[in-house]
Amino acid sequence: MPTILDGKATSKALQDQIAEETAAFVAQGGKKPHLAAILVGEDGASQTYVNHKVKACERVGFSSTLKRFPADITEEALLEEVEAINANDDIDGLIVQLPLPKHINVTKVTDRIRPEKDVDGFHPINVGRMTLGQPAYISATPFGIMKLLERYEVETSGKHCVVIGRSDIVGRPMSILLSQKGNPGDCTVTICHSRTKNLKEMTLQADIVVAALGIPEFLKGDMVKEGATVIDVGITRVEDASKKSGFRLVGDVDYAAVAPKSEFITPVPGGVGPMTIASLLYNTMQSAKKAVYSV
Ligand SMILES: NC(=O)C1=CN([C@@H]2O[C@H](COP(=O)(O)OP(=O)(O)OC[C@H]3O[C@@H](n4cnc5c(N)ncnc54)[C@H](OP(=O)(O)O)[C@@H]3O)[C@@H](O)[C@H]2O)C=CC1
Ligand SMILES: Nc1nc(=O)c2c([nH]1)NC[C@@H]1CN(c3ccc(C(=O)N[C@@H](CCC(=O)O)C(=O)O)cc3)C=[N+]21
Repeated sequence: MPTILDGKATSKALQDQIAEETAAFVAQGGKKPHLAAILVGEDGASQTYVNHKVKACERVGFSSTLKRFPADITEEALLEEVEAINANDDIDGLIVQLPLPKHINVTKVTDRIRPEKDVDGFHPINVGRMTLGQPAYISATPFGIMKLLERYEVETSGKHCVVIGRSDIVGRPMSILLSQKGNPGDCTVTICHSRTKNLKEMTLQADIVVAALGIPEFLKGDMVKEGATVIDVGITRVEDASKKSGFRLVGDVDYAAVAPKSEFITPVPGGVGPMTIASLLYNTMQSAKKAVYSV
């Protein structure tokens, strides 16, 4: 049976460490880290995630500000809100929860966040610095996955890693991090997407598969080789009348079929998701300490 990469426990341990470091920093006269989140619209999943982030801030001793706006807010008004937070010296980190309504240009909004406050690591300056291996805020989900691989001492050097998905926030940065020098890292990376023709041929060659495409239970048992490491990023709400909430969370991996073949695997929930939160807190603490950009 596989070793389960327990993101929930690892996230908790990291958060405990962040809480300790924060307390020490504040005791020395440092500023309490402050994360601001912008949420546009009423999407249920987005509200849940933002609430998780705000609660996590409280847990580690950060301040947090949640700014909610109706789905019909104009792009211009939203950009002004970003500017106001950029100019607010008390706020160390700003995240704009995605997705945004269709009439708003996501790139325009994320590009407007000052790189020094971009704890999501979405700004081109941070993406560029990350790609060059320079100090940067690294997108929380791929960063969290790297920390999880590190915690479980998963051997990555020289391994063939297949990343399914090339989004700006998950697949692409994941492929860059895994291919970089270091541990974890030093992988030979193949990046796949919706135009990939022979996906199963690719995944069957993989020592490590990262599934980040957003299709529930896409990765089947016959698509992975024996002894692979499987990272499930996907998180989709699927209706389930037997649950009090009316839904359950389903990953991109057919867990029941894939787990018996794998050496390491992340569950959903309790895998990558909680690591995303811990990484966001980590980035915010780095910002409060001015550790990434020495302004
Ligand atoms: N656990 C966590 O913390 C997080 C989880 N997520 C989850 O991860 C999943 C992916 O998120 P995100 O990266 O934002 O998604 P996007 O929709 O932005 O990207 C999906 C990627 O998958 C590719 N793709 C779609 N269909 C296929 C297919 N049939 N075969 C191969 N590739 C395919 C797309 O290809 P193309 O580029 O050609 O369109 C695209 O590159 C979602 O379920 C999301 O909810 C996301 C962020 C954080
Ligand atoms: N600007 C921005 N930054 C993001 O980092 C961002 C975003 N927008 N938009 C949406 C995605 C998704 N995402 C998740 C975060 C935590 C969990 C998480 O904590 N999941 C728990 C369960 C959560 C639950 O109970 O619903 C788990 O997997 O165990 C999941 C998904 C961050 N994202």
